[in-house]
Amino acid sequence: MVIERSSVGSAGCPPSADPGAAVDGVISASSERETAFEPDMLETLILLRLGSERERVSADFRRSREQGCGTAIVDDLLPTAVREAIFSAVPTKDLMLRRQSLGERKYCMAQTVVMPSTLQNCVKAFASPELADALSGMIDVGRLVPDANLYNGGVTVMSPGDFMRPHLDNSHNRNRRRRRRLVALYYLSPVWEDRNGGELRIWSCDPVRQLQAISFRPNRLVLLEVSDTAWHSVEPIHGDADRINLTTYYYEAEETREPVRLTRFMGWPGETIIKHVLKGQFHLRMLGQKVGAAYFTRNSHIDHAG
Ligand SMILES: O=C(O)CCC(=O)C(=O)O
Ligand SMILES: [Fe+2]
Repeated sequence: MVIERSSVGSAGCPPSADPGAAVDGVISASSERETAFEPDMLETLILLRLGSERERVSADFRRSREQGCGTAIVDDLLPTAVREAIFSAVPTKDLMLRRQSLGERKYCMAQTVVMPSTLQNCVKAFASPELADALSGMIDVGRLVPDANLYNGGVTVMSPGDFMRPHLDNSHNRNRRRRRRLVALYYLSPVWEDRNGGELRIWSCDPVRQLQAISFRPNRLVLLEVSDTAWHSVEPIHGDADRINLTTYYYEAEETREPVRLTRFMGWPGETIIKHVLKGQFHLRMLGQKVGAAYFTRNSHIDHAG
């Protein structure tokens, strides 16, 4: 069972007049008839918005990449009514997986099949090959492909007290065949102020130094490079609002199985002991992953058991 977030409007609401949203007329007409925004429609809206910012996004990503980590921001990604419909479809936290460790505290849901249709459609729209192509054309990281199985990223909810210490994302997809190259973070919460924290910060590692800070803003899309040096954190959440985002990974077109790096956390500046503990935990997990991989390679028949 999936409970809809009911207090923040629905797909049937007419859109508010977003300045500059050239597609409002289309949304207004179709939202009267539809209960869920279809993937094609969402994809078109995203492509239109990205297209309108193409040159700036390209330039921002190139400049930030030269400084250590490629990022670009697109604000007002979707008309307000659409963003609200997607937000309303985010399942409540009791239906999500709680991840709680020294490195991070958050709720997530990656299984598209259990999501309400509007949310599923949004996941599908972000995972469309056309969108991956459009992103490849805008930012210079080679050809990008989405995950055809839609098992990537998903919805993340961070509540007051939650955080992600500086980390590198897992280098690969679920079956460890493709390397992640870019992540799109679409911020869904309807209201946010700087005092709520939750900034996305980009770090260099040695020495630990902040390179960029990107505020959480409703309806903001952040494009972030995934690499062996793209350290980033989510600062602790304060107040009473949940920080909700939709995450989509894009992959290198060529298969590359090795080397796999699991998610790696480090401490914030000054956290000397925590940094050492996190480093130890990372190496133990890597060792476990290598032993596991070797076991499954040697015993490949167990995949076909039965
Ligand atoms: O939500 C964000 O801004 C970043 C989240 C993140 O880094 C992650 O889920 O690995
Ligand atoms: Fe991350």
